[in-house]
Amino acid sequence: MNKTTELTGTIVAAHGRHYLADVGGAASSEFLQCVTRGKKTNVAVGDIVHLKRTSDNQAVIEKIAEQTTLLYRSDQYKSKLLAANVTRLFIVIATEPSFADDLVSRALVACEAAGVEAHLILNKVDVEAPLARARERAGLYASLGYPLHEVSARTDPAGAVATLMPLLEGESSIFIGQSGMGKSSLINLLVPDADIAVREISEALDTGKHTTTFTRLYRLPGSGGGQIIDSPGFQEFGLYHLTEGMLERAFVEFKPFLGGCKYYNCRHLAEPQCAILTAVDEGKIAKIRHELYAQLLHESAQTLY
Ligand SMILES: Nc1nc2c(ncn2[C@@H]2O[C@H](COP(=O)(O)OP(=O)(O)OP(=O)(O)O)[C@@H](O)[C@H]2O)c(=O)[nH]1
Ligand SMILES: [Zn+2]
Repeated sequence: MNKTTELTGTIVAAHGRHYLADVGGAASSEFLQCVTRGKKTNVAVGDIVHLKRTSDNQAVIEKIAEQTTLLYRSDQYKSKLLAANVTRLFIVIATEPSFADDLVSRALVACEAAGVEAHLILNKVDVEAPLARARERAGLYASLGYPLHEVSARTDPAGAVATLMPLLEGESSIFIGQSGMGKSSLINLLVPDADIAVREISEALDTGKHTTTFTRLYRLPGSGGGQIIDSPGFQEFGLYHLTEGMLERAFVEFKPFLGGCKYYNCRHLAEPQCAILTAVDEGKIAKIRHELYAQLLHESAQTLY
């Protein structure tokens, strides 16, 4: 072994305690299987790591560079890192199948808490019957200030690329979406070699059949730089780790009303003279958003860690 032993790389896939780092230069990828020292599991896809090579294709993670952002997902029992150093999150929704408002808002709340810019992509705008309703529902999030981009991966792939590519260049983006929304179709348009990359990554990670169940990072083609993280498992976007104070601030439309409640420690659930509840009654805050807030508050009280 005569290759450099001290290296810097980007974590491109994580599966359990097995990580894969790309230590290649700008032009090509070189994957190393990595482990952490001891039992540490605080590494996420997107992390920049300092490595010590232990064989041709293996290394130990010596140090994780300080992250600019960290996205988490959690359940009652523990919180897990979803991705590190992400600057933008894209929630892929579609005209059909119908998307879940609950999951959209959970992702938006996670972004607010992590300081990540959130965008929505409404895909399958070629499907006309459900289009008006989908636009109306997605319009709620657009009215809160989250950019909404309409595309059709199937009937206007060039248009989809033209709309999305400028938003991705130079950024570290993560794509999430419920099954069937067309996330894979979009990623395949944006990263033409995605299929090859997934195969390479899963071979190097040695996970065999688990090819689509792990979070992975692709470099964007083209001179603008940038990377896309494809994340499965969006169905369980638990936010148990957020505290009450974080939650009320993560609902952007609550901001003008915070501080206006009778009680300084108001939880905005059933308190008298609550400015948030008044805003809900007056139609200034959407009922479904406040209902999710109440649900998340309930979940955050259930944590067992
Ligand atoms: N009509 C229409 N169908 C589309 C469009 N984009 C994707 N589809 C179809 O929607 C289905 C789901 O697309 P995928 O790209 O596999 O969706 P996904 O979100 O990655 O779903 P999972 O693989 O289950 O996570 C496929 O049958 C696609 O052909 C679109 O713009 N219009
Ligand atoms: Zn209140």
